[in-house]
Amino acid sequence: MILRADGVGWSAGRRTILSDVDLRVSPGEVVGLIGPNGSGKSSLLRLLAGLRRPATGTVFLDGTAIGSLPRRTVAQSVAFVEQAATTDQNPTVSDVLELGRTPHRRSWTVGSARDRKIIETVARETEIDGMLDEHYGSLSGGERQRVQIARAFVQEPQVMIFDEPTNHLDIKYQLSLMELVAAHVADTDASAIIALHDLNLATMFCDRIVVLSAGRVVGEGPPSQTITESMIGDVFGVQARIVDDDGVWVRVDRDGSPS
Ligand SMILES: Nc1ncnc2c1ncn2[C@@H]1O[C@H](COP(=O)(O)OP(=O)(O)OP(=O)(O)O)[C@@H](O)[C@H]1O
Repeated sequence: MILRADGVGWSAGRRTILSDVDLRVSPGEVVGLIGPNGSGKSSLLRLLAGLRRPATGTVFLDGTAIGSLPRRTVAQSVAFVEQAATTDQNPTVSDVLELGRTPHRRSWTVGSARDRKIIETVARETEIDGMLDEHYGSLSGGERQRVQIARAFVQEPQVMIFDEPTNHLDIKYQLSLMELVAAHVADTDASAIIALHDLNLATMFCDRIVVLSAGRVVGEGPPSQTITESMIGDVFGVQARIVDDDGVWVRVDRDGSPS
């Protein structure tokens, strides 16, 4: 399934937040969305998930305008993990995963044997099978993020949208979470678009990078061609060094900021 934004713009009141954004995510791709705080990453992801309608342009799912599709149809194909998902209830981990199956169920049915099998398989894949009976509210931030990723996998989406999934996680959790997503994309031929602040993680795990600055796409391509010293200077206002050590690695010296 191809997710495509075509000339997408969005405003909050009189303020333009996104302008003329073109973007395409194809099966088997991990696309990193990078840009400074306030550049419009979360706003764009919400438009891509069909949660908001763009003021201009259109978001397409395999050529059909996402706004013309029933919410349930979109949810059968697109999973969205927002920043720090919270809940007023105190569900168990198992309950959270069950929610991932909702778009595939008729409203009056309970979980089928197939639903349970998918949940078991994903719980093993994401190594949360030991915490299924625990309450979500009692988990650490890293564990919760892992459960949210698992909930997205359980949805069996063709497109996964993640908004800064590695925020507040220690380096080991960050790496294992990105590895999980990359492996899932490789195994299922789904695609993922992920807003990330860590340029090294983006370089390591993304096939393609889209750079957003003040609501516009200002760069797009493979990490080695987009995450450059000049882009980091122009877009983030930081003087960084790219140390090419078996791939690309971004290093920012303490006296390197601002450029
Ligand atoms: N519903 C809204 N009403 C008014 N302004 C909004 C709304 N949603 C977003 N904005 C504004 O749009 C701008 C872009 O916000 P957005 O959260 O999309 O950026 P971001 O790149 O995800 O930022 P961060 O990296 O800090 O999460 C911000 O200035 C924000 O205040």
